[in-house]
Amino acid sequence: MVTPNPFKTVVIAGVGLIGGSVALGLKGRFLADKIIGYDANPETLKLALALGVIDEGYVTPGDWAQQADLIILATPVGSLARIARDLSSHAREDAVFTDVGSVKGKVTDLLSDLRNFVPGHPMAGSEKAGVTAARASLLENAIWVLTPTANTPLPLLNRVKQLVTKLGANPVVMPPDAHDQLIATISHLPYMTALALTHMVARDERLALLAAGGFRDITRVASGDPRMSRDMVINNKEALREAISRFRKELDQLEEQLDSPEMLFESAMEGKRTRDSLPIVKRSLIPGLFDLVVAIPDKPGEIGRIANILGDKGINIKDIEVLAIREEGGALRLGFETGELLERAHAALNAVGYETRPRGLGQSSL
Ligand SMILES: NC(=O)C1=CN([C@@H]2O[C@H](COP(=O)(O)OP(=O)(O)OC[C@H]3O[C@@H](n4cnc5c(N)ncnc54)[C@H](O)[C@@H]3O)[C@@H](O)[C@H]2O)C=CC1
Ligand SMILES: O=C(O)C(=O)Cc1ccc(O)cc1
Repeated sequence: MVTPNPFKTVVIAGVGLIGGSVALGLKGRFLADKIIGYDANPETLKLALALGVIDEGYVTPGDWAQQADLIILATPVGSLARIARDLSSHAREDAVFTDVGSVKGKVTDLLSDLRNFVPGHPMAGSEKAGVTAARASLLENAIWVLTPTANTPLPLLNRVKQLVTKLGANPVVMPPDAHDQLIATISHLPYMTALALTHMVARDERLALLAAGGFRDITRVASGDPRMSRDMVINNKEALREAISRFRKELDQLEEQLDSPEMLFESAMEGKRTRDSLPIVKRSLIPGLFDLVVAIPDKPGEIGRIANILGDKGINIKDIEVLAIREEGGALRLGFETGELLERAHAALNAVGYETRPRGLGQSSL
């Protein structure tokens, strides 16, 4: 079934890693007609414009926000509520707000009276920061938690859910406090553990010399932006303290098991079973850095026609994916092995009237 574009003009407040990735996802899948960036840093906006992540950029709130059908708040956790207020005083009554903050209780409480607010948190990210690290594929197949409150209108929750699905992610709905408790264990505690381990290394330089893959794997998140990470954990203090206390008990138990090889073996088996069964998040099918998204009319034979046009020019398609369907048709993602093939495909399809966009503007789709 063909479903309409959920929102036409989207404002991204905070055009960094996550805001930029959402913007690229919206553009790449033709899910918005216009993306406006709002960011305190003018250099970021310049970069985002140059990279084609946004179509317009502003450093201060203003009447430009009247255009917004959807406002996605993607600044550090501590500033989300204030920015929502600043923008809502300029936005239309019917503008929908959502956010991507890593902690949900506080922002949900602070904005309990904000009309049309659907709080959210994509469970995808990296230790990198800033718009230059943004990529649409970051969100693909990621869990995207939505934490509505009693004040969130159900039809709006459904619209945001639909958008999340069209971005290639999987919406999961839960109450804000349940989110914060779970996130304390699965995200904030690992961050604190990574800090503790790296501090131990900092205190003895011989340890850094010996640090191998395992240490790097388990401490990767310590490389995240310190301010962003600090904000994330201090805004979830209560749940995090509780998770740290359960973690201490687990460590104490493991310490005791050092004298009980059988029990420690059982613990090791349980650890392996759990780790091996964690779901793997699949991103783009190939590490093809050279993706082209093509808008296609919803008519039989279109995919074949495109394949023939490229085939006639000797351009090999390495990967093909049907992306979200929009009102007047759909979109195809084509993967090519080289940038030169991508350029040729782009020219060949444009020449016969197809609207095409290199995805991520030449950036890696992985
Ligand atoms: N980094 C990650 O892996 C994940 C982060 N998040 C959440 O996403 C949000 C953004 O994080 P990132 O994209 O990683 O950060 P980032 O540092 O890459 O981007 C943040 C952007 O917000 C702008 N900004 C900061 N303060 C501002 C203000 N007062 N007014 C306007 N613009 C402002 C910055 O200039 C920057 O461009 C945070 O709330 C974070 O908790 C959610 C999921 C994963
Ligand atoms: O780097 C990773 O793998 C992460 O897990 C990053 C991350 C950081 C903050 C979030 O709220 C969600 C994910």
